[in-house]
Amino acid sequence: MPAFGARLRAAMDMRGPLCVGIDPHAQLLAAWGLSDDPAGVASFCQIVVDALADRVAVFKPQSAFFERFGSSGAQILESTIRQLREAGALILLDAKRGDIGSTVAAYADAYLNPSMPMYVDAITASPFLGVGSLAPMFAEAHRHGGGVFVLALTSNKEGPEVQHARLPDGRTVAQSIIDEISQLNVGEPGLGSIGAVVGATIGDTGHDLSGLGGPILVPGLGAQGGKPDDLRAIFPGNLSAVLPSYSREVLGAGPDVASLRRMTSKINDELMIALGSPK
Ligand SMILES: O=C(O)c1cc(=O)[nH]c(=O)n1[C@@H]1O[C@H](COP(=O)(O)O)[C@@H](O)[C@H]1O
Repeated sequence: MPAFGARLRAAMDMRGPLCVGIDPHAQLLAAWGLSDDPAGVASFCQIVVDALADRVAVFKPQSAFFERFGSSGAQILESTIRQLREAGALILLDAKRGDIGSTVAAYADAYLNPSMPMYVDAITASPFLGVGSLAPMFAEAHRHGGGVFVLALTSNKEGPEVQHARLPDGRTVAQSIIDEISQLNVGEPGLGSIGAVVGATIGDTGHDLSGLGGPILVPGLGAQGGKPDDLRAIFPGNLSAVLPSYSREVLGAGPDVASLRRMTSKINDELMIALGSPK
């Protein structure tokens, strides 16, 4: 399997930079005329697959909305992932996993080992136990051409209290995470496979992402207030590495298949102008 960074670059160049988050909120299910139960979530996902699987580069299912329904939710997630991958899309599972290294190894096996049922192309990870504790995930990702996106500067208002705290050497916690990710991508040709998560809502924080080498997952667009034009200001030196992610803004156009397609194509067009990316 080619490296995740190379696969991501090819998918974004072919289908546009947009990552669509699959977040079946109770409110969205209601708005789509669906029940807030496994049958409703299954119908929701089937509509997303039918409408968008063949035209969106990356899907980011949010694990929480499937975990709500226990084993039924897990089955729906597995089947959705399989169908989306069969249609040529990449799957970035938003699970924000993190723990001591020996447990992280089990998470890595669950999500980044191609022989496991919940196998995906990439996952999100939390570095609260130290970026080093995620080493088994990075190793598994490299072994199988997978990717890991590590939280660095999140889109929520509570994030800065921890992420902007200073280390003894003067760097912020977020900058030290970014720097550790940069080290993991050294020597990768093209886009690296270990990415950072940086919200579109963070404003001008003075963090230096220029040496990251890997992709930047950017949530916080649309429903949380971030706009495509904000990307130029936040990521002036990294625009080609930006993977912009929208959940509610895109899904709010459903359940009509044509409206979902129109919305993704409109957002992809806006993003390509803002990022200056090809397609
Ligand atoms: O890792 C994420 O995707 C993420 C990081 C972050 O800083 N902020 C953030 O909103 N997210 C996720 O991105 C999605 C945002 O959804 P919308 O606000 O509906 O586009 C949710 O699934 C969040 O869990």
